[in-house]
Amino acid sequence: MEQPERCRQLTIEAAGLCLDYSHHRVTAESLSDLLELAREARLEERREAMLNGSTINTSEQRAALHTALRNRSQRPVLVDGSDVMPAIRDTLERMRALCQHVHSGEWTGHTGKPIKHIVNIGIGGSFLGVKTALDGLRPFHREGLTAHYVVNVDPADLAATLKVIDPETTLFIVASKSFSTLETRVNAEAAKAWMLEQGMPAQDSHRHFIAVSNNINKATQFGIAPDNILPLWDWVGGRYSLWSAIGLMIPLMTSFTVFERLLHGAYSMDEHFRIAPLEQNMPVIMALLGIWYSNYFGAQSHAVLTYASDLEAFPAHLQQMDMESNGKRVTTEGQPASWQTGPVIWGGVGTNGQHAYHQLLHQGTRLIPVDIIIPMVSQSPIGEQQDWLFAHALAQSQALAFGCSEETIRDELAKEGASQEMIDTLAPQKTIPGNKPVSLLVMESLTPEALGALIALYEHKVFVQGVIWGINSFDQFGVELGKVLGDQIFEQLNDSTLCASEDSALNQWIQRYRRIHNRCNDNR
Ligand SMILES: O=P(O)(O)OC[C@H]1O[C@H](O)[C@H](O)[C@@H](O)[C@@H]1O
Repeated sequence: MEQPERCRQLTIEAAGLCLDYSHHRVTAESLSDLLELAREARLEERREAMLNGSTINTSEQRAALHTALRNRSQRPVLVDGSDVMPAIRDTLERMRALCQHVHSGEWTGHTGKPIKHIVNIGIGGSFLGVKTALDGLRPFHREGLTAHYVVNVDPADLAATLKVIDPETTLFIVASKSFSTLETRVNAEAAKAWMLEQGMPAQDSHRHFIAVSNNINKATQFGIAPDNILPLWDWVGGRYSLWSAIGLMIPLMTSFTVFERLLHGAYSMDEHFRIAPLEQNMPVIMALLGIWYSNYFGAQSHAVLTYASDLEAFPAHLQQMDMESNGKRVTTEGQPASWQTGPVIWGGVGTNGQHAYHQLLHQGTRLIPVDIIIPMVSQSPIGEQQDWLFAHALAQSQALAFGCSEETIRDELAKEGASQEMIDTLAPQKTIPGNKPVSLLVMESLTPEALGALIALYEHKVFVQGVIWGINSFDQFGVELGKVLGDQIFEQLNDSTLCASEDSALNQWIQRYRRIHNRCNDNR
């Protein structure tokens, strides 16, 4: 490929986002080979199967239809022959009405005061996407409402929230697709007990607790009023659920219009993914680049650097979206995958990372492909700060791609009058080799539309990689064993008559834990 043409050819614009992948180790030939790989994996057919509601999550016999949640067209989406769009629209209308009720002040707590605090109790997909989207929309937050999240079973998490909320003006959203996740169940029970202690009459709990779940029975058993339960469906994977009522915090904390704009942005990316030819398809190209480094260069991780403080939570959301989806060792046919699958996803916010882990990106021994995400116009402008931010994002991209040669460093040291011995010792240490793969993902500004498109872009990237690796990106059996063991060990911690484990290390820790707790109890 002609170098002057390179940038033009290796740039894709879609749904308000621009991907510049000209700083990658690819040629026209390698790209064409990668595209061939996608075609061999029947990507176009698989894409169609996902979008049209086929049972692509074969291990759990479900569709994976998060795209239907943001389908802004009139096209029906069929699951087992019936259109899911009416139920989606109905739930959106219920969300809209609920938001209106809260925003107008008609929804009051048990003492008649309007809602001021909203607490999302949820974990994993019932937390990360919501937090990412809501933080990304910080300039659109409403005055007078504060968002809180209770996630971890660590009592410190709930305790910190209970310290700052007011029981008379707090609305809890218990967000759990299954309504059986330990952390959420325990936190929701503790929050309810606290509200009762604080004076909420039991018959008024409907003024303070709502739920979003696929398990209406369990939510009802917990004591949530049926009118306060918003549904989601088994074909919405937890890590893809922010577009459903699981994302209720988003319109509550902003406005329903903002939420619709977010959905619209995601829909625009879905349409691009659906229609664009593979070689011009942003998620497809990002997926292929990831495969190139994982499977041909042995890269173990992938860094996502957001040059937007409002996107600070995005890498954590991507960790679940990508690693829970593609952290698989067996194919959909049950055969061991003899190739690397999902990479370790990590990242953080720029410029903060430049003063921390970027050293390893520039001079470490590992190859780490990088995505730099940056809006050009700040939603919260102050002085020249956005110019500095953008300059540094571009500077990192330049430094990663081109580095600084040993020859240049040697010349500089010689000019400074360093001895030959000093030059020989220092020059290699100061050299920045460059040739590090970096994508620039740029948007005009972090609007709700751009944010929706960005999140959907990565969802589709993960899907494409899963197809090419031949794995099921929509189950997560690997997380189950820890839950079962956690339940067993919990029982053992609390009941000394239970049989000891065959693992002496485990026995030791259980006994030590009991001893410490007995001592604490004696001292009380
Ligand atoms: O929404 P919930 O059913 O409470 O699930 C919350 C999370 O927990 C599970 O363990 C899964 O690993 C996640 O995919 C899920 O998002």
